[in-house]
Amino acid sequence: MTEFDDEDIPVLIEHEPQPAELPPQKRVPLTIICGFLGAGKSTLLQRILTERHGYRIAVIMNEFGDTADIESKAINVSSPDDPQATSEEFLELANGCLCCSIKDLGVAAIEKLMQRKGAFDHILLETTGLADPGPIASMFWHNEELATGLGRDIALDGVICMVDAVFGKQQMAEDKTVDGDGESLRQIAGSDVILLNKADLAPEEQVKEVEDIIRGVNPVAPVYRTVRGNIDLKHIMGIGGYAAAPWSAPPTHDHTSCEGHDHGHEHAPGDHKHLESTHYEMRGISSLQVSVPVLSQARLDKVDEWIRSVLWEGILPEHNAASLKTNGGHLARLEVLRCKGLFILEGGVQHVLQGVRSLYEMTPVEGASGPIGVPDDGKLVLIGKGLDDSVRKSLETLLS
Ligand SMILES: Nc1nc2c(ncn2[C@@H]2O[C@H](COP(=O)(O)OP(=O)(O)OP(=O)(O)O)[C@@H](O)[C@H]2O)c(=O)[nH]1
Repeated sequence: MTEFDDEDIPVLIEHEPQPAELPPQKRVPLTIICGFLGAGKSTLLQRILTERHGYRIAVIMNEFGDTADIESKAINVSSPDDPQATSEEFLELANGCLCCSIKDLGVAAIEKLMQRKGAFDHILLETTGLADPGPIASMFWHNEELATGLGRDIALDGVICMVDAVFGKQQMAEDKTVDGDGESLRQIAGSDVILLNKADLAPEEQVKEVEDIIRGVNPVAPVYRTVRGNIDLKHIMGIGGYAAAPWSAPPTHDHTSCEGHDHGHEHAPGDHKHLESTHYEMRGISSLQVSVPVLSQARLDKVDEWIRSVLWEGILPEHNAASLKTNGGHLARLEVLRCKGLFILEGGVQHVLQGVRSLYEMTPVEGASGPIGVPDDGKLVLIGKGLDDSVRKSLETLLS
């Protein structure tokens, strides 16, 4: 990828036919880009809007407050021929991308975009610097309203979070919004890929420290170190973060950035014992990973029941209404922000779990036993609040 100056202005030209980089599909994949304030989201988007990468991407910038003017200048969404053009105008850029700027994400804007379906391969949606991506991800992932309208045309591909390598740790420590745990951690928790940007500005130990915090909060998202958002788009688009495909988590973190560094923490496959669980906590947000042995259908039904109780009621199944009462209602409620799982049934059938907040789906995977065969055991990863030792013990009892 080539460098560009901040002053570079995307040139508006006739759209050129682009090579079909993405396989034809009914729905246009949508990627949500969230991130810490000033982490480099606009820089990444400007890169995408100006470089020749072969994808035709529709970029929606969802700005807020007083920064709107600065943002639109920086990203230059107004046409030189028509400086008065409203920010809801979609502009076709030299590299085949479309761009639009809207202050508040409106259904109308997405609908306008969908009218141009066929003119682009992918939608990138930028959220505000402090937006929790969970609600918007749920909206695009599974929404009855959308399913009869926009949802027909859009499929959520993934959530990308940009973290500032220089100020990331400080931002996480100081961010006390939303009952104390902070939106920045929720952003990390709810993302499928993390870009640790401004890696050029921080010493190695500092970058490593932020990276370790990120991996603790979200052990399943790959972390790529980037400079000025320089990332191969295949790592952030077409990732199938919500797909019901065989899921190979926890990943081995072989995450080589565009700069050629490998910062992975390797975990050899099979180096975990059954029911091994790992737990990490940062200011209330934590992750819990458990290996799941081969299950009978009846046991999978129990797991499903357990998930429903945790995701929908916010309590462990054993902490039913009666026990809550005897505890004076003091049991901490669970809040799962994201969960993923792979369950292997006796006979080899696999089920994939995907969940965002209270929405989840458990999907049998067809033809999952490919050339590499059926994995020895499954996995369950939960990211959220209140995932303490009692949750781990409850899972271990359920699964052993
Ligand atoms: N040195 C260096 N500077 C960067 C990098 N990425 C972005 N910047 C600069 O950091 C500043 C903030 O970047 P933006 O892209 O505006 O960040 P943002 O996340 O869009 O900011 P908000 O929308 O305000 O949250 C700009 O001056 C960028 O040029 C990087 O990797 N290295």
